[in-house]
Amino acid sequence: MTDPRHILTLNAGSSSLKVSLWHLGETPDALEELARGQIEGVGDAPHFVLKKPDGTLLAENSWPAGQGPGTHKQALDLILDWKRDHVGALEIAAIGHRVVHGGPYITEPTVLDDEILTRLETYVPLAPLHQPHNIRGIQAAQHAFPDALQVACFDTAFHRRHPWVNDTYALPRELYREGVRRYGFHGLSYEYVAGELRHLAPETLKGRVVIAHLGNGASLCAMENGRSIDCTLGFTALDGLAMGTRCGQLDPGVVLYLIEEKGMNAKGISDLLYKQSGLKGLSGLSHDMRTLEEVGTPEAQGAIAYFVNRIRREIGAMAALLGGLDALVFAGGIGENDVTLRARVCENFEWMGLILDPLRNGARETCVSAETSKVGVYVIPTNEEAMIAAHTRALMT
Ligand SMILES: Nc1ncnc2c1ncn2[C@@H]1O[C@H](COP(=O)(O)OP(=O)(O)O)[C@@H](O)[C@H]1O
Ligand SMILES: CC(=O)OP(=O)(O)O
Ligand SMILES: [Mg+2]
Repeated sequence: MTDPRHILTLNAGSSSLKVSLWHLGETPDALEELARGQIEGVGDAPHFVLKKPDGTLLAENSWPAGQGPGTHKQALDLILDWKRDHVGALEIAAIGHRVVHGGPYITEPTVLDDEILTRLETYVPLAPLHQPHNIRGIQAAQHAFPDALQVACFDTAFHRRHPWVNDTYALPRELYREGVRRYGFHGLSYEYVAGELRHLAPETLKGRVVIAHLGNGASLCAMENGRSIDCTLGFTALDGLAMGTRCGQLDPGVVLYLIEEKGMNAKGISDLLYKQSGLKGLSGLSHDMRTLEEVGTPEAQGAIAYFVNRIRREIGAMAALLGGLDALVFAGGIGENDVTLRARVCENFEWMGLILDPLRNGARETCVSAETSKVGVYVIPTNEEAMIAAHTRALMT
């Protein structure tokens, strides 16, 4: 007899809610994905899509600006209404949540209770674009499923064993003790991709690997023997690479200038650095890589050039930290799909033994490095949802 229980995963972003539904099989690692989807534009002009794993469309709906689900709770209700009307009652035994910030001490997925939730609230200022929405998603799920196990899976957890030199800033030690540290993010994505690389090239994963998670948020992770030792994102998800709307690495003197000379306050600076910068700020047009590539204006080209340049620079820095490089892996919406961008990132790295095969790259193969390349270059689609479901399942038993 099959187990009737299911796991729901939620990944609540600033204006989106991503969900996936999994069926629990008989063995502990048997998880079958039934559907995944998202509502984008929550509170603006929402768009809802739900698909089967094979891509078959299950549901789609769009609303004009100001209509449709206006909050994460309404977005979850809408998905649950769809499920009730089309699938009937399913027992949801557990809900796994992506939570971006777990602070200094949480190193593993954790069953949520009031105390943990209160602690997660204190990290809101460290991840203003994500944490409030993650918490709202948890509250909506607790309301909808009061009897289900609620599990938080953290973006920071995978990075929590960084050596101290990669975990600190050169600030007075009290600040480190208070929690001003280089946390790193996208940990669920890195954990998933590392697991896939273990299947593809087990020996390589034991070596020196850089994974590039290039989506709306973007970062690099340096891994040694399967463990993260550094990440370009730091105390908040602003550091490192330029992102869709986030600035990436910035001289803190710029912030002082904005305060002292431009009279900006914290809210204005937060809005500037989180929402008006990155690809959007540099192009003056869009945060979306596809749009920038399509329009090709000098500003759009400049934004892409900055994005590429920063990735290359950080790959060099991470290779130096690792003492060389055995593999570079691309993941995320841009990393997985953008053939040209991958080629630009890999240009002129022959000195490091990294040579891309343009045909393999264009054909979207999993291994895209040349036969002669000493560094393996891979494209591995990430799957944060699968990681959340697996962690949630593990905590159920
Ligand atoms: N075919 C493509 N070519 C270039 N960029 C793409 C392509 N498909 C998606 N992207 C880009 O991927 C980014 C979104 O990545 P994704 O990982 O889905 O982000 P997130 O999960 O952080 O919302 C957008 O900038 C989008 O333009
Ligand atoms: C932490 C982070 O940047 O996440 P995302 O890429 O989902 O915005
Ligand atoms: Mg993402």
